[in-house]
Amino acid sequence: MTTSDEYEQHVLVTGGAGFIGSHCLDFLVSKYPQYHFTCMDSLNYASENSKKHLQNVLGKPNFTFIKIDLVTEYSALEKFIVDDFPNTQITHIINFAAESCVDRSFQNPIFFVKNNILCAQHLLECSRLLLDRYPHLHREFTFLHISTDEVYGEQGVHENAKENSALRPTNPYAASKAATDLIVQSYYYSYNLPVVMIRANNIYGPRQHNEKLVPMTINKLHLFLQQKNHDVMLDKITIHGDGSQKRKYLHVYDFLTALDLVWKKQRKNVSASSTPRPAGPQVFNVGSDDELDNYSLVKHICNCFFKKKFPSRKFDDSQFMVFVKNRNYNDARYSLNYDKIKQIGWMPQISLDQGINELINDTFE
Ligand SMILES: NC(=O)c1ccc[n+]([C@@H]2O[C@H](COP(=O)([O-])OP(=O)(O)OC[C@H]3O[C@@H](n4cnc5c(N)ncnc54)[C@H](O)[C@@H]3O)[C@@H](O)[C@H]2O)c1
Ligand SMILES: O=c1ccn([C@@H]2O[C@H](COP(=O)(O)OP(=O)(O)O[C@H]3O[C@H](CO)[C@@H](O)[C@H](O)[C@H]3O)[C@@H](O)[C@H]2O)c(=O)[nH]1
Repeated sequence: MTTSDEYEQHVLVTGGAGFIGSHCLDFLVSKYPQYHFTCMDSLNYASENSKKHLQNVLGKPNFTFIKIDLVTEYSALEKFIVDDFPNTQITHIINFAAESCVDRSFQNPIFFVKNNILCAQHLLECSRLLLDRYPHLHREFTFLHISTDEVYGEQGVHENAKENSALRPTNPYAASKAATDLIVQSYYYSYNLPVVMIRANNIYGPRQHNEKLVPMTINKLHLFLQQKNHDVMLDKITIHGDGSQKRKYLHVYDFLTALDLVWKKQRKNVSASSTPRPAGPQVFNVGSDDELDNYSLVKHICNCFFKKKFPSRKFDDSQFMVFVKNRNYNDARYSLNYDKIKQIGWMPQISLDQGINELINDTFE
């Protein structure tokens, strides 16, 4: 742990050993060598490969990793953020920590609600205590919370949720995220905590856990290649229900440029004494226009995969898929209006086609 003033800012990234958090650290640690980054993560099943996820940043002078459960180890967290402030000097928190899998949340709703809400609220509480003790930090401190499009619930064919749309979650994971958003909002009104939230579409890219649709599909295609006989796929790609549910897909690198922009804007806002306090906590939807139903997405991935591996052979995609029991409730469609972030200069750059092909190529290296 750094105890000196050699860094301009000290940033805490929670859940940073997971899929998106680890990419975020790769990006920020190298982009801001003048800032120090501490990653806190409990290393659950999704980050069991943490050494691999964090291999680009472990060993960098401006990076420290701490294994901690933000829910069960609150005292240690408070000591780190509040009591040890003279050493740790954390003035920015980026919170990714959460259980992220909708399927698992149906089996374990109480754990999801407790874990996801308390990860955020423990961080908020430490932030409140810190600013109480050091009021001058109000001109510097930022709290960026990562939320999801799922908090708005499903959208009709031509609907797009705006930042001020009602929160209508339909599954335990989404409800835990929506409840957290409201708690984050309450710290803005009650304690003047400078919070900002990002709500994003489905994010995909390297390091995502194999339980999610995109990596599950690519992984099963690789297992098929390893079979001795290629007549029948032994472990088929599972499609929930009829595969008609639609999602919009955003590449993780596009998500990071959005995060960087929002974070920069928030840092500027809190330090500019003349900036009027916004009427509510800042929320930014981070969306994409690459929309596909689950069946078409799996079919597309199969086609890209086989084009690369067996360019001259014809495969019938349907032999690789099996339709299984649907989720208890499966939102028909998520769609975000993301005009607000477009207005500050962000647009996604990586098409789903490009992103999927790169992901497939990576898995062959
Ligand atoms: N992946 C997506 O499509 C997507 C889209 C929008 C928002 N999000 C949000 O982004 C965040 C990161 O998602 P991800 O896909 O990288 O998930 P992930 O499951 O890969 O990573 C989450 C990380 O949080 C950590 N964590 C969970 N509970 C913790 C606790 N009690 N204490 C400390 N660490 C804890 C886990 O160990 C894991 O490393 C989540 O908040 C998720 O809700 C994800
Ligand atoms: O084996 C599978 C797995 C998933 N699905 C379906 O594929 C879609 C996408 O599922 P999944 O990849 O698990 O992602 P989501 O449930 O959409 O949730 C992701 O995207 C959300 C943003 O929309 C984030 O908040 C979550 O953390 C992240 O896991 C859903 O309709 C699932 O029912 C299948 O058909 N078969």
